Parts: sequence; structure tokens; C-alpha cells
Amino acid sequence: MIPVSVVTGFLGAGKTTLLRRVLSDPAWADSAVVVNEFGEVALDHELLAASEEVLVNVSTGCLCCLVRTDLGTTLMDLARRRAAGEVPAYRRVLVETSGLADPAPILHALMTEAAVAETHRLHSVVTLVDAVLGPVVLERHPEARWQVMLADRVLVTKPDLGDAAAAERAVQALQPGLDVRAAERGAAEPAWLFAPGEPAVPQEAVARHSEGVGSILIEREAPVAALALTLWMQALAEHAGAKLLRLKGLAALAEEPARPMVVHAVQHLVHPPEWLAEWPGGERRTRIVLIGQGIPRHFPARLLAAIEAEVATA
Ligand SMILES: Nc1nc2c(ncn2[C@@H]2O[C@H](COP(=O)(O)OP(=O)(O)OP(=O)(O)O)[C@@H](O)[C@H]2O)c(=O)[nH]1
Repeated sequence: MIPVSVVTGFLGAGKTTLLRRVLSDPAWADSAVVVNEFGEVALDHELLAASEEVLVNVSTGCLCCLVRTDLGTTLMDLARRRAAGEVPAYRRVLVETSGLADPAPILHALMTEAAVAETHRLHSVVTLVDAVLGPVVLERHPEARWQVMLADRVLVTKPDLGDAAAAERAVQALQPGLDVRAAERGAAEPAWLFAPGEPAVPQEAVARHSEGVGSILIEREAPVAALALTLWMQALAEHAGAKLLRLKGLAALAEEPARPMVVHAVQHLVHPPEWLAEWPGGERRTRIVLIGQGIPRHFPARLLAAIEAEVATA
């Protein structure tokens, strides 16, 4: 039986950061990782793959809605390749769900779908709650509440930026007595994170979602001036505020087009950019995904064009 652990948590809570850290530990590098993202392009896959030699499978779309076909097929296909020696003999599977996933149908499928349940065992569910936005997110988004209610343990992330104790109280209000710890940038003990849990079999096979959430893709062939990009992200975070659930992507800067800058924002919080050593797949193109609730479709691209024009004339 192959143990499967589910890593969940709302958009931008720090799931990819945690997995990168876990996979850099030699004792945990023999894990297969299945990443699911919401949005039109998959970036986590590139961020993870760019940093580590791991198995990554991606499906864009919502795993909890595609779960019958996608997750089951992915796990069975991986297991077949493992048995055939086509991929390393991984010892466990870590599933990173999309931030918008209701974990109930995912857990339901893992535990009840015959072929999967015969070869895989649901081992544990760890949910990430961000210390900055966690309490508000838990109040506003049903997916985030289900993620906590179905967790075996919760890791509070970004304690360096927010009130970890308040986030823990919000978590305990949903599941009193839950094992909660805080760690910065995924620096939690993997043996604790992935200790065996007692996942409940949820009744729900159908996902429950926040209303009106959609993704917008910004693509650019020409590099963008660093100042324009920074001003655009700040303006979006300030003006779209809570409607901007997530922004992330790879940007080609006019000042340094040879390597991609990784940009991240979560609601009003703009994280400092990071750099990748090279463009994944060699494609030097800015690709930024916004996940929003009620953001007009053309607003982000028009705002960027207006700021670029302003910066060019300054
Ligand atoms: N200061 C600080 N930043 C963090 C911490 N954990 C994650 N981040 C930053 O938060 C941003 C989002 O982190 P990700 O790991 O991409 O979050 P995610 O949950 O995988 O995001 P989605 O897949 O879009 O839901 C990145 O800029 C990270 O560097 C932390 O503990 N402290």
C-alpha cells in the first residue's frame, strides 16, 4: 500500500514553499508529488521542478471537481510506472491541492474508489493557514473551513508577518483540540507534518465552492520594466484588495530578461520576488495568473498597459 498525504490550505498559504523544503530533506526526497492548480497555466510545477528532481504531475483545473478522473488516474499511472521501474521507487505520495479545493471529494475518492483504495492508503491531511490572512479567509471562504475541519493537523505559516496566535484561535474554533504548530517558510518537522493521521471519510463527493471565483491570465512576449511591474502589483493589491485572492507568475524584466522573476501576491500582501536560475522549458515569456472574485476580466491587463505607458514617458 502506498501512503498518500494531502497538503492543503487556501490560496497562497505556503504549500509549495513547504513542499520545496520537505523535498530538500534527503530523508523525504523519495516522495512523489502530485500538484493541482487552479488557473490557466501551471506554475507550481515549474517552481518545484526547477528546484528539485522530483516527480510532479499537474492538472490545471479544480482537482476536487475532476477528482474521479484526474487524481485516481494520476495515482494509478504513477504506481504503474513505479512498478515498471520507469520512475524511482517513491515511498509515499504527497498531493498538493489547489488553494480553492474542497478536500472532501478528494479524500472521498482516495478512500472509496476501488482501484485506488486497493493500492493506496490515505495517510494524513495537513492544512496550512496563513498567519496574516488566515482568520479572514476562514470567515469568508467555505473551502478554507473544510480544509481545517478535515485536517489531522494544521501548520500556521508566515508567523514572521502576522499573528500566529490569532490564526491558531480561528483554527481551534473550527476544530477544538486540533494539533496546531507554526513555522516560517515551511521549516516544520516533516515527521510531524506527515505523521499518520485519522482522516475521516467525508460523505461529500461533490465540491462546495466560493461563488464567482475565476482566473485571469496575463501573457506578454515583450519584457516589462521592473518599475511598471512593481507599481502594477501594488496598485492591484491596494485597489482589488480582498477580491485579488492570488497573483503569481514568472516575469521577464526588461532589466534582466535572461532569468525569470517569480512574483507572488495574496490579497493585499505582496511578497518579495524570487529568481529562478533559468526559464523553465526555455520559454522567455511573462505569464502571470490572477485568481479573483469579481475582478473585471480586462482590468488587470489595461491597468498594466496604462502604468507601462506612464513609466515609459517618465
Ligand atoms: N514571509 C514569509 N513568506 C512566506 C512564508 N511561507 C510562504 N511565503 C511566501 O508566500 C508566497 C506564497 O507561497 P506559496 O508557497 O507559493 O503558496 P501556495 O500555498 O503554494 O500558493 P497557491 O498554490 O497559489 O495556493 C510566496 O511568496 C512565499 O515565498 C513564511 O512563512 N513567511
